[in-house]
Amino acid sequence: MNVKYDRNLVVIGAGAAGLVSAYIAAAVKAKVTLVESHRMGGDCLNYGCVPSKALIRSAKLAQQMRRADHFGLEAVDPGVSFRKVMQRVQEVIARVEPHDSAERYSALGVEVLQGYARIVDPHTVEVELEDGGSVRLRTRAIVIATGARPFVPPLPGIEEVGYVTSDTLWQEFAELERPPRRLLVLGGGPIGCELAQSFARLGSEVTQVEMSPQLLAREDADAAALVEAALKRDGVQVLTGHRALHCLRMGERKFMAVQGDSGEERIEFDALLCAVGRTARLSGYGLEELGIETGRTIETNKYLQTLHRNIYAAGDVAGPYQLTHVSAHQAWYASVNALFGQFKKFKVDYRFVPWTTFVDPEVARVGLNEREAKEKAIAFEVTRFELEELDRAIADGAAEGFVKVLTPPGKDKILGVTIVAEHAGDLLAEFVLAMKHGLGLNKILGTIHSYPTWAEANKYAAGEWKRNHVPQKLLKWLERYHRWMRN
Ligand SMILES: Cc1cc2nc3c(=O)[nH]c(=O)nc-3n(C[C@H](O)[C@H](O)[C@H](O)COP(=O)(O)OP(=O)(O)OC[C@H]3O[C@@H](n4cnc5c(N)ncnc54)[C@H](O)[C@@H]3O)c2cc1C
Ligand SMILES: NC(=O)c1ccc[n+]([C@@H]2O[C@H](COP(=O)([O-])OP(=O)(O)OC[C@H]3O[C@@H](n4cnc5c(N)ncnc54)[C@H](O)[C@@H]3O)[C@@H](O)[C@H]2O)c1
Repeated sequence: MNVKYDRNLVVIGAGAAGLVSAYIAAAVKAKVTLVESHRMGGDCLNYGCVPSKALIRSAKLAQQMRRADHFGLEAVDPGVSFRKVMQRVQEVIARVEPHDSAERYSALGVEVLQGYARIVDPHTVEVELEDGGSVRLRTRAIVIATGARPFVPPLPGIEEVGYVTSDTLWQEFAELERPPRRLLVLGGGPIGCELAQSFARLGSEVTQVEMSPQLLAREDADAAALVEAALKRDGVQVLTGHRALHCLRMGERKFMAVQGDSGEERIEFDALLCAVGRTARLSGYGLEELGIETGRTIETNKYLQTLHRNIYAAGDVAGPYQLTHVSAHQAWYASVNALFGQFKKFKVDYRFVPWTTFVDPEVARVGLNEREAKEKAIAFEVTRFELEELDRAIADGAAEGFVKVLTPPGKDKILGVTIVAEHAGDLLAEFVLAMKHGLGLNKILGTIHSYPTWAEANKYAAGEWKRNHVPQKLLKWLERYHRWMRN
C-alpha cells in the first residue's frame, strides 16, 4: 500500500524538548509542525528556570546589601518591594520569550499551531485549535514532548489550607507588596532549596520540611551539609528527616503537622509551597488508547522510541532526568532518529550529564559522586581542593566550598566531579568537556588558567591529585641527583 503523509514530523509540546526537536527538523528541511496548548517555551521559560533564576538574582542582591559591611561598605536594609521583584521576574521572561516564540520558529520554517494535540493513531495527530475548530495532521513520525507538572501530595487538609507550586506562585504572589510572612516549603530538592533561600533572603520566615536525612538527597553529604549551613545562615529553619502528615485550618490560621525523630510537631504558616517533585504528563492525549506504556514516564528504548516505533518521546515526559539541557539533548536523538532512523539510529548518551542547583553557594555535578560510586561498588579515590585556598574566592569574600574529583585508584581519569562554590555551574563546564573527550587531570593541570579566576580551582584540584600521585621512588632519586649536582 502506498501511504502518503502531509508531514515528516509532528512535535507535541513547545518546551525545551519540543522546541529543539522542531528546530532540528526544520534545519534539515523536514516538514514539521509544532503544537503547543499553552505557552511557548513551556515550563523552563514560564514557570521554571527563567523566573527562578531571576528571583534568585534579586534575593542574592538583597543579601549582599545586608552583608555590605563585609566589603567595607555600609550594610543596608534592602527595603524589598516584593511586587517590583516579581515584576522584574516577568520582565526577564519577556526578554527571553522571543527566543521561544511562534514568530521565531515560523521564521525558521516550523509550522506552529496553538492548540491541544491528541494522537489518534500512530500516524495521525488531531489538534483542537485555540481559536476554534480542529485539524488532523497525517505524519510519518511524532515526538511527544509534553513535559511534567508539579506533584501535589495527597495530604489530608491540603486543599483547605491552600498551596502554591512552581506553576502558580509567579501569578499568585505577583501582587504581594511583601513576600509571605511565614512560608512553609515542602521538599528539599532543587526547587525547594532554591526557593526557600530566595524567599528567606527577600524577607520571609521560611521553614523547609524534607523527609530525607539531608537536603538535595542525590548529592553527597558534604555538599548537602554546606547547603544546609548556607540556608540556615540566611534564616531558613531546615527540618530534614521530617515527613509531612496532614494540614489543618483553624479559622484564618494554617498549620502543617510533620513527623520527625522527636515526634509530631505543628508548623504554622501563611503560605505553603509544594516542591516535592514533578510528574510526567501522561494522560488525555492518546497514550492510553494507543497502548503506549508508561510508568512514572513514557517508556522508551535507547533510541527514545515508544512501543510504536515512529513515535518518540523526549524531555521531562521521557525522563529519567528533568532538566532543560537534557531535554534539548534528548530532542536531538528523538528528531534525528525520527527523520533518519531508516539509515542509522543513535542511542541516547547519558554518560556526561551535568546539573547545577542554583543555591548560594551553587552545587554542580557531573558523573559519579561518592554515594553513587559506593552503591555501584566502583573503586575510587577522592581529591578535594578547598576554596578557602583560592585567591579569587578570598578576594570575592566567598571562600567557602570545594572541588571534589573522583578518579579510579592510581589513574587521572575523571569519574565524576562535585563542586560547591559561588560559580560552581560555570566551573563544572571544564570537567564536563574533559570527561566527554577523555581528558584526565594531568591535561587540566597542564592547561594555563588565567589568574586570579575561579576556574583556577579546577587546576588546583588537578594539582592536588598530582601531589598525591608523585612516584616516591622518583622523588628519592631526584633528591640524590640534586645533592650530587651541588657537590
Ligand atoms: C522552579 C523550576 C526551576 C527549574 N530550574 C531548572 C534549571 O535551573 N535548570 C534546568 O536544567 N532545569 C530546571 N528546571 C526543569 C526544567 O524546567 C524542565 O526540565 C524543562 O522545562 C522540561 O522541558 P520539556 O520540554 O520536557 O517540558 P515542558 O517545558 O513542560 O514543555 C511541555 C509543553 O507541552 C505542552 N503540552 C502538554 N500536553 C500537550 C498537548 N497534548 N498538546 C499540546 N501541547 C501540550 C505544555 O503546555 C508545555 O508547554 C526547573 C523547573 C522548575 C519547575
Ligand atoms: N537547578 C536545576 O537544575 C533545577 C531546579 C529546579 C528544578 N529542577 C528539576 O525539577 C525537578 C523537580 O524538583 P523538586 O525539587 O520539586 O523535586 P525533587 O524530587 O528533586 O525533590 C523533592 C523532595 O521532596 C521530598 N518530599 C517528598 N514528599 C515529601 C513529604 N511528604 N514530606 C517531606 N518531604 C517530601 C523528597 O524526599 C525530595 O527530596 C528536579 O528533579 C530537577 O530535575 C532542576
